[in-house]
Amino acid sequence: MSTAATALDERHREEGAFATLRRGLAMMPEFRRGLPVTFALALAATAGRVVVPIAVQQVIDRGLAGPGGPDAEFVRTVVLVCAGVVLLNVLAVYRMNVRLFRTTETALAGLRTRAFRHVHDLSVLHQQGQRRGSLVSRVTSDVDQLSTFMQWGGVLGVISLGQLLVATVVMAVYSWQLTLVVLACFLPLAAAVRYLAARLAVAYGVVRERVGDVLAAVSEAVVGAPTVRAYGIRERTAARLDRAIQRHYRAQVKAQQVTAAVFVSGEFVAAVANVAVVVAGVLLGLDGDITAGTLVAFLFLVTLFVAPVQIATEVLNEGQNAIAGFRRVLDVLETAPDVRDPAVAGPGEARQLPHAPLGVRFEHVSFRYAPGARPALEDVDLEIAPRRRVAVVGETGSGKTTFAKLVTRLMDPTEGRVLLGDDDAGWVPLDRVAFASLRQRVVMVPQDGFLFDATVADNVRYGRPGTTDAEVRTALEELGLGDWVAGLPEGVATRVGQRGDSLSAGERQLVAVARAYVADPDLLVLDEATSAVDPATERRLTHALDRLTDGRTTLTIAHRLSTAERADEVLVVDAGRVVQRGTHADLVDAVGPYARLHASWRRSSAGEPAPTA
Ligand SMILES: Nc1ncnc2c1ncn2[C@@H]1O[C@H](COP(=O)(O)OP(=O)(O)OP(=O)(O)O)[C@@H](O)[C@H]1O
Repeated sequence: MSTAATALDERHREEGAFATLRRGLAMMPEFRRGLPVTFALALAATAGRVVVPIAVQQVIDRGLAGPGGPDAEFVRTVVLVCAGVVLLNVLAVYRMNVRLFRTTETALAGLRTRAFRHVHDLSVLHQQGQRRGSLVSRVTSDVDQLSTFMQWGGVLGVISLGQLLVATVVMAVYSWQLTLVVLACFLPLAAAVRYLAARLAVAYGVVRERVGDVLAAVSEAVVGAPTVRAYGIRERTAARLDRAIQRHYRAQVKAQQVTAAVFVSGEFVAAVANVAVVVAGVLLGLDGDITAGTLVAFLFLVTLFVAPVQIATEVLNEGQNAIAGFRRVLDVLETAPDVRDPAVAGPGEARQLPHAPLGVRFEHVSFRYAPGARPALEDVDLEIAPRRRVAVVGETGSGKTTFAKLVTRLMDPTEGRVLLGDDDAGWVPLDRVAFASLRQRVVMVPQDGFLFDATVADNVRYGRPGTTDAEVRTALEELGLGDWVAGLPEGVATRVGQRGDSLSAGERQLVAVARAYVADPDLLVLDEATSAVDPATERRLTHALDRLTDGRTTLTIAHRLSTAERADEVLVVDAGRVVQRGTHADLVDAVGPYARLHASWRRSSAGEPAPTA
């Protein structure tokens, strides 16, 4: 993880729940806008809950046992008013829920989009530092957790609290003595709930961990299915999965036991409170301090106490979860992107690449993956003329990929600078080039040309949106791939499957080359695939690559030295430094690492064992 992100995580770990909420709400304007009306509706809904106990009291004391005997007219009026208020209450609850769902979903969709965009803005280096799953979960499950809490727990918490307050006020108006009796019964429950909530938090913490274990075991079993089958380790994999499921089951049962204890305590205390209210009420009634209606109303009001106290445990637990998730999402949003589009800083900051063939210049460039780490590239100072096809070769770990990532600005150099352009049209520092211009003119074809689960044509079209199927077919023809695509079951409309699984590794590379071809860049950076492909596909690929690189400045990270043989020039990288440069013909006979690499490659491609370095 990058140091900036670590510091941010550290700073926020100790942050209080309210501080997180404040920080989060500041980032969710959509939610803030809708909140006041929703709260007003929640309050109206809460107030509506005490209307039934009040109506019951009025009907008994004034309608049935009034001084002039039963008063049917009064009872009718009370019932009608009560029905009206209950109806309004139902409408308020309905509106509140609809509003709440809409505002939270709008706000969370906004948050998700911003978090997702931000993850994209972070450099490849930062994304690699974070576990990918962790980044994905921040944009998906952490936001879901928030959504559940805001729509269910949050509002229920507010309503429950309101219900407690309104019920207490109404009770106090009727009889302060009985109110004290009820509070005395519920206080121990509140203390018990606090204790149980802490246990519940621990229990659900274990459950979440176990869910993660189960997911990890399942995904490993699915992704690694071919290896599992090949090595006949199905039993062992199944046993591992069974163990994870069993542990999850046991954790879940334990957590449910605590939840059940909370509910039972609530029921028990409610029963005790009812008995206490009846006993105290009758005693007070004998003295004439309390009426029958008030007593019955109290019994109703006691029930309004039980649910909020029981719910409080779950709301607290959900709340803790949601706040933790919220923190993780906000931490992503607050990580400053280390590779920033200059166009974002202001229109004057960004520059366009010159409309001329592009050359590459490295000015004393060094790069370290972490402060204090050994430099992956050190003091690289060179210029590549436009339209040259350059092969970058070197031992594994020598810094070739780092070089490619700096040219395409997937990362910025630690020292020095990279420029694109040429002497006539001028040189532009890479960190000043607007991303739109950069992505249009410079294309990197990674080793594993990622394919999306769509058709061949769709995947090629990613290179240049708006390309028609006919244009895709023409592009494939021009690359010499017409016969290959014609042989596919549905031509360019053939679906490639997830990550291109329905195609062979070589065919996936062909699609990636076609994608780069329709993008029509001036500067191409190719990370040659290391996987072996069959001779026919190899021939097609070589031909397509020749056609693709024709007339474009090309930097190829060459794993096969046949690519270096065909290149205009070869750069040899060793331990982060460019140690040799020249044509293959020059270098192969000179004393130095290239001759050694080449000899070793010749031996290994001829099937002989290569000498150890
Ligand atoms: N994300 C990273 N974090 C830390 N160190 C890294 C990272 N990526 C590469 N390195 C280190 O930087 C050095 C150069 O790596 P690089 O990937 O550029 O080598 P390479 O020449 O492309 O290797 P290969 O031929 O195996 O792909 C290596 O020592 C490597 O361990």
